[in-house]
Amino acid sequence: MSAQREMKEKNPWPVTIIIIVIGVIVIVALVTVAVLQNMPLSQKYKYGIVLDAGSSHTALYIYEWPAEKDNNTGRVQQTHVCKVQGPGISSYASEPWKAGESLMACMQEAQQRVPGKRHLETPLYLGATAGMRLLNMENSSASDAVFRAVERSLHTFPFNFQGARILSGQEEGAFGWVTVNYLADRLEQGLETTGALDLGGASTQISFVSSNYDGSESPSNSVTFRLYGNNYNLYTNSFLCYGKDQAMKLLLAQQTLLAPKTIVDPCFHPGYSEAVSYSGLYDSPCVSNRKPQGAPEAFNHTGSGNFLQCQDVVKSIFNFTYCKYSHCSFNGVFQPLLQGHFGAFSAYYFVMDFLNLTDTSIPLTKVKEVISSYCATPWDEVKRQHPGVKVKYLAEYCFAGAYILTLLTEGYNFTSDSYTQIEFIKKIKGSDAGWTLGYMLNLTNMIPAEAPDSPPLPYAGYVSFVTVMAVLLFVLVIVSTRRFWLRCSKRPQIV
Ligand SMILES: Nc1nc2c(ncn2[C@@H]2O[C@H](COP(=O)(O)OP(=O)(O)OP(=O)(O)O)[C@@H](O)[C@H]2O)c(=O)[nH]1
Repeated sequence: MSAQREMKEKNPWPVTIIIIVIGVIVIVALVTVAVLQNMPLSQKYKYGIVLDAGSSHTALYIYEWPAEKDNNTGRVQQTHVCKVQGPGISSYASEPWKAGESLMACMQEAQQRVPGKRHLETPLYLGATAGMRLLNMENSSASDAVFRAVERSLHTFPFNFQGARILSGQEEGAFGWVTVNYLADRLEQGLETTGALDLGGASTQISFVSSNYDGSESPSNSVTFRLYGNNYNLYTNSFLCYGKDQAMKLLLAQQTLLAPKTIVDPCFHPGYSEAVSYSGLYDSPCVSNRKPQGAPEAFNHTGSGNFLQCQDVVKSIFNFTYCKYSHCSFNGVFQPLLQGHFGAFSAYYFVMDFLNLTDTSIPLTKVKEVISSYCATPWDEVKRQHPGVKVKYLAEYCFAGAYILTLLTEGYNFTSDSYTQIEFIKKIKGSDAGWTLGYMLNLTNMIPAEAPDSPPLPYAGYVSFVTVMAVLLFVLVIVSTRRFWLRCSKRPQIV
C-alpha cells in the first residue's frame, strides 16, 4: 500500500496535465478579456440635423457619426438631404406662418430617417443666410416674425432644437472653409488647407489661409481657429448682394437706368423676352436705392447674347478702383494674395457643371469661348437643346457664366495660372460642400482644439501583441518545465 502511494506521488503527469490545462485556461481568459475590453463597441450612430435657410431655398441636412467617436476626425457624414419645396424663408415676410409650414415635409422625413430612440438627443439647428440678412436690414420685425413661425414649427418635432438664427457673412465663409477641410481630412493631418469659394443666391464668400495674412491688416476679415493642435489665421469675406440672384438684380437695375421700358440685355440669349415688374426687381435693399424716377410698372427684358458686352455690363456692378489697403478684391475690400487650392461650390458648381467647364485645366481663353458661344445661341434653340432643365436656370447660365468669370478673375484676382488651382465641387466624400457641416461640428464641439491622444498601438496591433505575448509565455513555461517532466518520465515505472 505504502509503495503504491509512493509511486502515485512520484508520477508527475496528472499534476502536469492539470497545470497545463489551468495555464491554457488562464491564458485564453487573459487574451479574451483583453480583446473584449478593448474591442470597438458595436457601431451605434448619433445624428445631427441642420436646416440651411438660404435666400433662394431651404435644405435640410442629416449628419451621422459613430457614437463612440464624438471627438474624432473625418467620421461625420451627411446621410440625407431634403430640399424644402418653395422659396427661401425670407420670401414669406408677408405671411410668416407659411415659412414654418414649408419646413414640415422635410422635418417629417427627418423624423423617419433618424432612429426613434435617438430623436431626443439629436441636435437640430436652423441657420439663415443672406436672404434673412437682407430682410432683417430692411424690416427687422418681419424677419423676427418669420423666425417665430419657423421656431414654432420646429418645436413640434421631438428633436433637441437648438434655435434658429442668422449667420453672419463671416461665419458663413468660415464654416464653409471648415467643412471643405474637415471632409478632405486636411485639419487633423495638419496639411495645407484648401480655400473655400461659395456663390449663393444673395451673397458670396471667399475664405482662405495666406502666409502673408496675419490678421493685422483689416482685422475684421480675420477668423482664428485652433483645431487638432494647429492654429489657423483665416481670411474671409462675404459680399452681400453679390450672390448670383442679387448680382443679376444689380445688373438689371443698372440697365434700367439707361432704358427704363425695354432693356436689351447682352447677358441673355437672342430671342429671349420677358416682362419684369419694377416692384419685383426693386424689392431688395441691394437695388432699392437705384430705382429710376417715375419708373413704369414693368419693363421688357430682352436678350442680345453678346458675351463681350455682357462682361462689360457685369464689370459695371463692381468697383475695382478704390482701395485703401495693400491689396483689394473689389468695392474697397481688403484681400491678401491668393494662396493654395480652392474648392468652389454652390452656384459656382451648378453653373460650371452645366456649361461643361468644371475642368479648370481648360484655359481661360477657351472658357470664354464656350460661354460666349452659349450666350450667342438663340433662346428657342437653347430650350430645345435642354428640355429637362428648369427654364429659369437655363436663361441665367449666360449671365452666371460671365459673372463667375468676372468675379474670379477681376474680383478675386485669379490669373490663368491660379485659376487651375480651383476645383468646382458639389460633394466631398458624399457630403455637400457648404457651411452646414462646419456649423454643426463647431456647435457640438466635435473638432477638438488639441489633437486627440492616439493609443500607442492600433487595435489590430494590440490584439496581435497580446496573443503573441501569451503564446510566448505559454511556450516558455512548457520549455522551462521540460527537464522536470523528462526526469519524471525516465524514473522506473513500478507496475
Ligand atoms: N442651376 C442650378 N442652380 C441652382 C440649383 N440649386 C440652387 N441653384 C441656384 O444657385 C444659387 C445659389 O443657391 P444656394 O447655394 O442654394 O444659395 P442660397 O443658400 O439660397 O443663397 P445665400 O442665402 O446667398 O447663401 C441660387 O441662385 C439658386 O437659385 C440647381 O440645382 N441648379
